[in-house]
Amino acid sequence: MALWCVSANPSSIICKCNATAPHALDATYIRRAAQLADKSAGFTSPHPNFGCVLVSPTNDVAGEGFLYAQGTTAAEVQAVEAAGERSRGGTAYLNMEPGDCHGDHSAVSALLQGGLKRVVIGMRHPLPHLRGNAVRALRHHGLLVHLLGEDLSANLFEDAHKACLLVNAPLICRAASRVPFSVLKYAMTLDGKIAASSGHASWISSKQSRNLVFELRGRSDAVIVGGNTVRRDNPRLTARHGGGHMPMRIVMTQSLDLPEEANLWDMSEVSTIVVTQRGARRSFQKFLASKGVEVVEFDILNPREVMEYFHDRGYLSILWECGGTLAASAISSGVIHKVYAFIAPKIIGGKNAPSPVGDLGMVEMSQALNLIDVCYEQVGPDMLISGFLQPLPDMVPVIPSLDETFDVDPTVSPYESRIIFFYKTWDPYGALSNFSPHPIQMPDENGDYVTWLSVEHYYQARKFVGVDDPMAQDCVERIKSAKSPEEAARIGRSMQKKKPNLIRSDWDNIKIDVMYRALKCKFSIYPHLTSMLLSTAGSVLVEASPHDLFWGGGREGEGLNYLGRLLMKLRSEFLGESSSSETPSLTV
Ligand SMILES: NC(=O)C1=CN([C@@H]2O[C@H](COP(=O)(O)OP(=O)(O)OC[C@H]3O[C@@H](n4cnc5c(N)ncnc54)[C@H](OP(=O)(O)O)[C@@H]3O)[C@@H](O)[C@H]2O)C=CC1
Ligand SMILES: Nc1c(N[C@@H]2O[C@H](COP(=O)(O)O)[C@@H](O)[C@H]2O)[nH]c(=O)[nH]c1=O
Repeated sequence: MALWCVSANPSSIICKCNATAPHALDATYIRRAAQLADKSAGFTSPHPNFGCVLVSPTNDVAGEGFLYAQGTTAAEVQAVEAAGERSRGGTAYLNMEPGDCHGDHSAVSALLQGGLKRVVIGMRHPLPHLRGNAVRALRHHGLLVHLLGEDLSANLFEDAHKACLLVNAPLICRAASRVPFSVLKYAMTLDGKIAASSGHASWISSKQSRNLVFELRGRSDAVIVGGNTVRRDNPRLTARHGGGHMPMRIVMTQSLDLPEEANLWDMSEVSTIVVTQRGARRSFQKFLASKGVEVVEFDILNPREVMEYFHDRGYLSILWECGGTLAASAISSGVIHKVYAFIAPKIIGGKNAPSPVGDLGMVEMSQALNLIDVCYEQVGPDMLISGFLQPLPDMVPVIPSLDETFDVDPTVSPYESRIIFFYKTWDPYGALSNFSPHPIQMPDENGDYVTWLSVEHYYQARKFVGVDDPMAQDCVERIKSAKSPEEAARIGRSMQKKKPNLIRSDWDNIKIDVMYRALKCKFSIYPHLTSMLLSTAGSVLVEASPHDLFWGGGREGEGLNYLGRLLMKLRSEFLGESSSSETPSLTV
């Protein structure tokens, strides 16, 4: 069963291996690495799930491995041991860049010792302080490293990349949202009830579905219910699918009005934590403590506070098996990432029978929450519909990852850095924008200095310089005399779109250099701009353009932010010059 929707059918993997095109093989083996990684779900928390496939120079699988549990031998080490000499000169496929936390470089060392020539990686490590370290180390040692979504970005890789994201969805969501990955699961009848009007609910879904729920529990760090479900169902909330990881149990109750006899107070198999309102029923708190149940009091008991608390305790993923009252509160607080709805072909009726989600305050159907990446599967007689309530944070490309920024500019700490966004010229730091009204003087083809009203004017005009066509020369002149940077941009962009043959053929290769030289001039000749740029030392600079995904950072960090990167490079150079000389000479 592919619980996080990673293809779990080994035969499909094997068939696809017959494809001999190198890219098809890359996609196939990366999917296989993700599939291996999925085997450790629930055991590695709060660390990622890692899988590794080693392929010989003749494209045969030579060795495989996956991280069995937190702190055990790295997937790469196991795969290299299994492959022996067969993978020497071959390719390693990793679903995720290895982390080198606590100085553990065993994954990278194994790949080096195994004599691998090339490494294909499904995604970079999502944690900022680990992101990029292993990629850099492997490249430093001469291995060819290809990252999906960066170096390998054809449509062919979409599924494989997705599989890598899904197999570590809990880690990715937790890193981005600073709460554990939360899954709301419920079983309902065809008429949308999670219990009869009496409150009786055992059972709505089939045995097969309930076995699958045990697997879901086994992948989670904890299962959470509300006080009412404890009173009504007296649940056990254990994973009873035969071995595997056993989640903690959490009860959320404001009143602490819970029974003295309850399966959840039996701690022989696994522990229970009760979270409650500060000051609630002190005597009952003492009773629970005597049973070994941990009680945690909150000033404000709501799902977000509780999830932030469990995030800080290191929890990676939580399964919500509550009724509709708490489910609505959790959804409203924005802590639920994914939903699993088991729908049984039964009708119970009942005006007052409870439904899976209580009041969300919505009055129009247009307000309904739409699931993303929906999966439909039949489980015994039931239908399971699952999907994400929030999109998975996109991991590529990046607002320069901190390690990359650190490469360009060592003033940026890879551990704690501030991001300065700039875009409109009237914003703070707006003078970093190419549209700021600071004329520059740049040499033309004959070496004569020409004044341009802004960096944008110069940059747009350079697209057309040297093209043997009077229209191209006309574009240069029109851009040069444009009254504003906006107008210069408009002329340059629209002519590029309408008449691409007017653009110099080497433009894509030289445009970064053109921009860099223009920026260097601008930030050299205006002392207050030099000071301003230097004053940002230690911060990541991001052009917050929602449209320009090359020079800007994009709406959600999907842009490449080359403008920010160049400014950081320049800042670093200026800082180097000013520290090596008392009176910096910042000439072009
Ligand atoms: N078919 C299915 O999948 C499931 C069915 N059920 C059924 O659902 C019914 C119970 O549903 P329901 O009453 O909604 O139970 P819930 O599990 O949602 O429990 C609600 C209780 O949660 C506690 N709580 C603590 N903080 C909050 C908060 N911020 N917001 C909301 N609640 C909070 C309160 O406990 P307190 O009152 O102690 O202060 C509240 O009364 C039962 O009949 C049960 O059998 C339950 C789970 C799954
Ligand atoms: N009724 C119902 C579910 N109810 C959930 O399962 C809990 C009982 O778990 P346990 O005591 O461990 O068996 C119960 O409190 C509620 O959270 N789950 C389902 O998959 N299908 C069902 O039909």
